[in-house]
Formats: sequence, C-alpha cells, structure tokens
Amino acid sequence: MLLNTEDFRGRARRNLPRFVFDYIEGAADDGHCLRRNQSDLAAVELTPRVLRDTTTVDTSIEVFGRKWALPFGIAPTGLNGLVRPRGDSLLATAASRGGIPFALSTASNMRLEDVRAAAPESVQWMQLYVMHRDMAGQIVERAARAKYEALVLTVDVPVSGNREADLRNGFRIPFKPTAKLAWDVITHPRWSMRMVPGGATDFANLTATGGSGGSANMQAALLARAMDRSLVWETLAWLRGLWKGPLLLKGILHPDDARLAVDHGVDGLIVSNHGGRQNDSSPSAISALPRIVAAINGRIPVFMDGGIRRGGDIAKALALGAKAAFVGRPALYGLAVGGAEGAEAVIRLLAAELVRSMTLLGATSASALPGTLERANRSLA
Ligand SMILES: Cc1cc2nc3c(=O)[nH]c(=O)nc-3n(C[C@H](O)[C@H](O)[C@H](O)COP(=O)(O)O)c2cc1C
Ligand SMILES: O=C(O)C(=O)c1ccccc1
Repeated sequence: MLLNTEDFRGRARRNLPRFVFDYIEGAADDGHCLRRNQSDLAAVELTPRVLRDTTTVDTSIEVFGRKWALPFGIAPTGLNGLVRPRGDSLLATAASRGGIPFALSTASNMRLEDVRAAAPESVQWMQLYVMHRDMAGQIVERAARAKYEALVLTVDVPVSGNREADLRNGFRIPFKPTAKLAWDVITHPRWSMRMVPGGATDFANLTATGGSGGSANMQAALLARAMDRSLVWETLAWLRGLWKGPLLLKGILHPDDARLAVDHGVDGLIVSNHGGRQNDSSPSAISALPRIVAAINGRIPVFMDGGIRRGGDIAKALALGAKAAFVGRPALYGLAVGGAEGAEAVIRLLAAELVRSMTLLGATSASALPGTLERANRSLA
C-alpha cells in the first residue's frame, strides 16, 4: 500500500536502475546535511489550538498575483527524463492537476516550450543555471516568450557537490558505459523498454533546456555542473535587464545574503541547501528559515525546500514563516512509480496530510499556522 511518500520511495527504488535512484537520492559527502533537513523538521513542535471552527480549511495562497490551491510546489530537478521519458511534462501535468506550481530545471531533458505546452494555464517557473552568459540570456528570453512566470536563479552550485554514489556508479562526465551500468539497465527491463521509443534520445539530447541554444560543450558543462563562477551580486543587474518578471534566488542560507538579495532588487528567496546535495556542513533549511524570515521582515516572500516528506512538514515550514514549501525527491518518487498519475498521487497525499494537520492544529488557513508556534518551542532553542 502506498500510504505515504516513504512508501513511494520504496517502490521507486525497486522500479529504477540503481544509478538513477542513487542520482535522485544523491547527497554530498557523508549525507549529514541531507539527514539534518529531515531530523530538524522532525524536531519542530506545533501546538494545537482547540475549539475553533474547522469545518472548512483553506489551503490556498496567493503568490506574485497568482492563486496556488496548496502552499507547496514542485522544486526544479535536473534530468527528470531519466526517471521517465518526458518526465518534465508529466510533472508539469501533475502539478497543474493539483493546482500547484512546477519549476523547470535548466538541466531539463525537454525543450522549455514543450513543457509549457503541457500545462499552459498553470503556474510555471523557470530555474536558471549560468554556465555561460550568452546561453543563459537565450534561456531567459525563451522562458519569457513561453510565459514562464518567475525566474529562479540557483546560487548554491558554483561547483558540483561531491556525490560519491554517482562516482561509484560511473554516472559522471565524461560518461563511459561500463559492464556494471549495462547490467543495471538490463535488470530493469520495464524502465529500459520505456526509454526505447524516445526517452533515450531525449536524454542524449539534453540541451540546456531546449535544443537550439545548447552546443555539445554547453551540455557537457551542464552535466558536469561546470558553472560560471564569476557570478556576483552585481551580475544580478544584468539578469534584471533581461527578465522583467519576478526574480528569485534559490539556495540562500545566510541572513546577510538575504538582506543583500533585497538590496539588489530580488523579488523572492528560496531558503535551501539543495536537498543536502551541495555543501555537507550547511544548516538544515528549516533551521535557517526563521533567521532569514526575520532579516527579510516581510519585504519579499520567503520560500523553503529540503526534507519535506509529509503534509505536516509543510505546516511546519509555514509556521516558521515560509510563504510556501517546495518538494524535490517526493515528486520524483511519484513520477517513477506512476508517471503523471503517480506524481499527482504524491501531491494529493501531501495535500490530505496538510489538511489533516491544519485541522488538528486549529488553523483554518495558511496564515493561521504561525500562531501554532509557541515562543518557548523547545525544538527551536
Ligand atoms: C535529482 C535532483 C536533481 C536536482 N536538480 C536541480 C536543478 O537542476 N536545479 C536546482 O536548482 N535544484 C536542483 N535540485 C534541488 C531541488 O530543487 C531541491 O532544492 C531539493 O531537492 C529539495 O530537497 P528534497 O529533495 O528533500 O525535497 C535537485 C534535486 C534532486 C533530488
Ligand atoms: O543534481 C543536482 O542537484 C543538480 O542541480 C543538477 C545540475 C545539473 C545537472 C543535473 C542536476
């Protein structure tokens, strides 16, 4: 029975070749940061308020003038086409059915225009990696034309984190097929067969989110996470010139960086340690959140991701001041288990858990959740 996201994780593990599952699970170094994301969420206490009318619980929020049915979205993840062919459009479809936003990674296996076409009416954001500024400029221009509504610049990958499982599996650049990889693929025939009609070529065509602009060099740079390391705060003016919509920074953990972001005209922040995949000594996202919320003091919306596995975790993020949370791996578990339907099932599961949590807490709207946080919350001391 698939009762929770952990059940989906177990099923995904069986369905996927080992190198794909390990890539999804991938954490930096010893996985301390990855585990911290979840253990610090587990330690947060919310104190119920009782005898409040909870006949109706409203989970919706408004972000940049758009309504979200639920206070969470799907985080940008690269190489979704490895999980399922056309994985990006399947996730976009699932998000659209759930009334939540989908963020497309620069490292998508599909053209950004095609992903937008899968869910033209729903909220879709574009995540940006800058390997080369010309290339980034082209992606931004295309994203604007395809009506992506916000641009998310990820700032915590100046270089790839050290993912030793990927190295051991031979899943790296330069890519060399090995007997071990071949065995991995052969022993997962359902996955392999799905890849045959086009998925494999999708993957071979990883084109920096869409074809035209992506030279072979750029693709290799993206896969190796070889980013332009000369990006600095002043560079944001260049992006602001290219992109007129909301601009967010993803991967902020230090309150001083949060203040700098506001000073440089950024419209939103995603507090994140990249799901524990980058710097292993980083604080958990949930523990970094309150200090950043305090530094921002309501000037721009603050989002978070990292370790969300239950609807109750979303309630905790909102209680600590996040406007909404994002989920990375759980959406991929759903995708691996059942395509768009599987991802939608994960969204519905998290939604049902969230509504139950809010009802138990006596919070009938997202904005009521901070009130369930007691001053003397032991877990936040
Ligand atoms: C397989 C995988 C690929 C990812 N690729 C990207 C990416 O291309 N761009 C990005 O900004 N973040 C990427 N992330 C980070 C996610 O956006 C998000 O920060 C993280 O997954 C949240 O943690 P969670 O998986 O515990 O929910 C990736 C994460 C995973 C698991
Ligand atoms: O693995 C990741 O976390 C990630 O951000 C990424 C970057 C480039 C290509 C694929 C994934």
